[in-house]
Amino acid sequence: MPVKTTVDDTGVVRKVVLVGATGSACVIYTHGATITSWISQGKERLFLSKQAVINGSKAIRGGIPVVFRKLPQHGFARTSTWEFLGHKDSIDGVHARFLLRETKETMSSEWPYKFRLTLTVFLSESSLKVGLMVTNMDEVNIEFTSLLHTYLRTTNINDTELVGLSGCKYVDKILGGSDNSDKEEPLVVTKSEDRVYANAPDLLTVKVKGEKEIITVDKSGFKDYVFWNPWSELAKGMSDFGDSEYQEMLCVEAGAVSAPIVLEPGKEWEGFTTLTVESQ
Ligand SMILES: O=P(O)(O)OC[C@H]1O[C@H](O)[C@H](O)[C@@H](O)[C@@H]1O
Repeated sequence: MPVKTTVDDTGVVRKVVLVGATGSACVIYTHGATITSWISQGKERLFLSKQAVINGSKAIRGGIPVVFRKLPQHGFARTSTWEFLGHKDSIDGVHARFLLRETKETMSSEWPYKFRLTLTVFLSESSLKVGLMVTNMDEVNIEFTSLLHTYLRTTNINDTELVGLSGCKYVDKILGGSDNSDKEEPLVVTKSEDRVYANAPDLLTVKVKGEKEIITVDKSGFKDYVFWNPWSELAKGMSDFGDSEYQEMLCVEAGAVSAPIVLEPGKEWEGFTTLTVESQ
């Protein structure tokens, strides 16, 4: 499978494009190791804002940014330059790996630990599997929270249903309170939503009325899901997000946020999210 890289004039890889044999493709920027595009069955499946800033000055609005360490908001991984470690072909698809280690800046921050983050992107005909491995390279325990902040594209949010969270408890970050639970099945967004589902079921499905294909979202390692759509009011306050783009996206984010992960020296932790296009 071909892999194309774009290198800047200092020799640093800035962009990696994975191209699958059946027309599937995926674009990853080393800025944040952010996956900005995933084409499967001839259609773009990830949302990327038309106003996203991709010059390295801020986190990319859309795709799959890597959230690591929640403070400050969403942490340094999504704004750091990751190293492209290379790719490997297999019968089913292609893997690419990216690495981030501590820097002088992180060592002098409020999170001064030695670590390795390895992001693995596996593209196959109908799936995109993303894995984040955290290795504690320090001599003390490290604690972190993390999310694969997945922006899924939809043609129309009003016709979009998220199935799989019925009866699950969530913390509503807008209204507060931890005792909310989904009654309706499926979940349809009609206002600004920012929900944390702790210990959520792994397998969710996104359906758009009238469309033959569905997207399944699966996770392992990560215990939680965060569900987010800014809706119209919040959208207006975001400089890197169009006023009406909330109609074209929903974030379904596999994460470890309800309780931080504690990792002993020398140990590894890994979490995955897998997106798959299926016919219904
Ligand atoms: O604007 P950002 O830092 O990218 O965050 C965008 C959103 O991400 C998550 O889903 C959080 O739950 C939200 O509270 C936050 O507003």
